[in-house]
Amino acid sequence: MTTFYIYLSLVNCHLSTDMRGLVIKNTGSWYTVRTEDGRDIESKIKGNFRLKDIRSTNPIAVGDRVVIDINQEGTAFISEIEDRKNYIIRRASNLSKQSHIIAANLDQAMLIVTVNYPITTTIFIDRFLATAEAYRVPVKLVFNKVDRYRGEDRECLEELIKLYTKIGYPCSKLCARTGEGLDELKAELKDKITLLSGHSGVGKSTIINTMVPGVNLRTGTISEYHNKGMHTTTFSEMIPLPDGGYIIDTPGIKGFGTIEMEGAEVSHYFPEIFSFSSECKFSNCSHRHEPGCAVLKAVENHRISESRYKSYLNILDDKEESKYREEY
Ligand SMILES: Nc1nc2c(ncn2[C@@H]2O[C@H](COP(=O)(O)OP(=O)(O)OP(=O)(O)O)[C@@H](O)[C@H]2O)c(=O)[nH]1
Ligand SMILES: [Zn+2]
Repeated sequence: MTTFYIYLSLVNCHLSTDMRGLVIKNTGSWYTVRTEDGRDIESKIKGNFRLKDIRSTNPIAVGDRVVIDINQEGTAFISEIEDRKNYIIRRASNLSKQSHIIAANLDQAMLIVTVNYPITTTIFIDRFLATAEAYRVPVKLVFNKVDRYRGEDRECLEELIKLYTKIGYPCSKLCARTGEGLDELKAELKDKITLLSGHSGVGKSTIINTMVPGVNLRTGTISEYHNKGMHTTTFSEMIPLPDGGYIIDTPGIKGFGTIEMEGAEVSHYFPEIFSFSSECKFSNCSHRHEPGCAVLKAVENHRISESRYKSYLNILDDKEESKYREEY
């Protein structure tokens, strides 16, 4: 019997183990991989790991599903990466062709909106939605601080919910302060990878801190060793939710990165505009001034909302002046 045990442990010493896992933290050169059996393994990339088609400063991002070889010390090498269903990027700089992958394999994005305190404009919402469409990430709108609204603010809230629900974006109300609506939100986050976005001050930290007791947001739990010489923008992590699923927390990044959109493409990312555009007289209609434009007609007839049309023009104008550089 004793001989048998010795033999087994010898075998264990000399074999590395292959494991599947999910990258939940990226600190530059190290990645934390959560394995299927629930362990967090510090991992590195083996050799020159290049991905086709993407000129990226980081070949692997949080949300990537990978295969790792665990070695005797308990760390690992990443040997394989699964194809991504989507990913969001940020350009290293305005002029740079190099981009940084913020996260991969998102199941959804949640935009936290406050109609006031602070104001979230429809242009901001629509740019976020259009970018999400381009990335093929489903979006939900969560209207927070509902306890604060009376009169005009309240009406505005109800109007926005009506508008976006009709277009097809699910909307919900939340009061993160009292916890009203939090159970519904929790249910929507369960077992999913979710990017949480929104202006500074809309209540993202409040939401995360309430849902994940003990989480130490944005204070950086990374060790000195991993942190050495690292530029902060290369760091991102997913926060595991107690009931399953992850929230992507990207310090310093308010939402999506920039995305390249061709002028003619912009209408594709406004579902209701796109659906009317098939009836335009000209196939290359910009929906600005052309005769026989079905989109313009729908705006006149209030079948497309003016605010949505304005946002569409706003993105288009930026495109034409090639300054669509802001990040969402
Ligand atoms: N009245 C009210 N206040 C809220 C609610 N949710 C959050 N707040 C308050 O709004 C302020 C900003 O909330 P944070 O959670 O720090 O906002 P944030 O989105 O994380 O902001 P950044 O960290 O700057 O990105 C805090 O004073 C919160 O207490 C709410 O539902 N109702
Ligand atoms: Zn048109």
